[in-house]
Amino acid sequence: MIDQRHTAPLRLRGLGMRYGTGAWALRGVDTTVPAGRTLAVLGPSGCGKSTLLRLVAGLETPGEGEVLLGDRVLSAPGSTVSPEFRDMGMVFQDYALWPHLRVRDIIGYGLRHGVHRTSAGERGSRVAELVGFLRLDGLEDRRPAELSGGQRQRVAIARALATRPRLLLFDEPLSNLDSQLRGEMREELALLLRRLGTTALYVTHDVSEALALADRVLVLHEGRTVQDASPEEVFGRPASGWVADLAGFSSRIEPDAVTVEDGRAVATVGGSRFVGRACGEDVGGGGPAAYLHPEAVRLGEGPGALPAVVVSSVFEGRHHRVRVRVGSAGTVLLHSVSPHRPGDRVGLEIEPDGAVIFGGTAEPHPLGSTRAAQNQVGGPEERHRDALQR
Ligand SMILES: Nc1ncnc2c1ncn2[C@@H]1O[C@H](COP(=O)(O)OP(=O)(O)OP(=O)(O)O)[C@@H](O)[C@H]1O
Repeated sequence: MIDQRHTAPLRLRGLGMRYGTGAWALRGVDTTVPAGRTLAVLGPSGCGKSTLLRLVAGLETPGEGEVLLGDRVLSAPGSTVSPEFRDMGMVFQDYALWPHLRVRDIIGYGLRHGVHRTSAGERGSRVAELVGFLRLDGLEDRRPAELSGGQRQRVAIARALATRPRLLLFDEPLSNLDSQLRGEMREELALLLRRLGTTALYVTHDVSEALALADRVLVLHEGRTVQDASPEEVFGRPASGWVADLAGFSSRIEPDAVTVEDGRAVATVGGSRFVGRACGEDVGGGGPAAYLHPEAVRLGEGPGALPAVVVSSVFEGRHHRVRVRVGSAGTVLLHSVSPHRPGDRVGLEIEPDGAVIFGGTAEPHPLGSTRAAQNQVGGPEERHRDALQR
């Protein structure tokens, strides 16, 4: 492991901001990133991700709330520590590498100028250490134009690490790479973040990046937190249909009824039933609904298959993208190895636990305690709240 400075937890307390007198771009964000862990901030365009990052970076001043690194208040309304005094390193979407500088000078830039200035000897050994750590050997004398996209991003990361920051900020760092390289860099970054052990904030609109890289995921919708949970919880028990959709559960159907049996949700559609993960009530206010991931659904005639009719079938190379209608409950998207014709009658098989299901009434609890039954059906946030209240 390369030598990083002692890191610290990052805390956001009731953080909010508005641009001028406009609507709040971010409101009431509360979270803690434990020392050495990575928090992904996930959400679609305009949800407030960049605003949050800019507040943590000290590029904006909050309208309300605070940003703390360890016990140090970095930002509060009317008082902001300027970016160069925050002990942070930042990696940008467009790399932001100076085109006229060579790799070694880009990496060492923060050690040549400003508050982290060091001797030429120290700078040289730190740059050499980072060149080795980020596999940039042999490229030290190149300029950015002479590097591949992945190499440029590794130079940007090395530059961010040079001053041994206590906090790392990533602003959609992989979104300019093609999809294959993005996948490779995602794996590389996940390993890197674990080896570094530096507290990090990672902004992205890509759910697979957030799930792969982060210890915790903060999902933002219109400037507010909709879920702050582990990647497994966000995927396994999304807080709302909106989060389920964001997490790749691309089909939504409305069952005739949802019940909860032994902690699992059972949805009834027509005369058929299927089982999924019980997510409690949709915090976004949506009614009972089942969300399905295309990978968890296939065509087949096994017992319990839902009767469906093919709406469309499009060849996509590795598979056919097939959409089927399940009566009046809605349509479901799936991938099939063979083509189908619109109007074909088919059966739909759903993997056990392949659906996330909102709503539903708990079966009567044997002790007659609605509280106990609610604990079973509630999502993780609800159970956490209950545990705190007990
Ligand atoms: N300089 C600005 N002046 C006024 N409103 C702004 C400004 N910057 C952002 N906003 C607004 O604040 C809200 C949050 O924007 P923000 O840039 O934080 O979203 P984002 O999630 O980062 O989006 P993207 O993924 O497109 O970058 C949006 O409604 C946006 O229109």
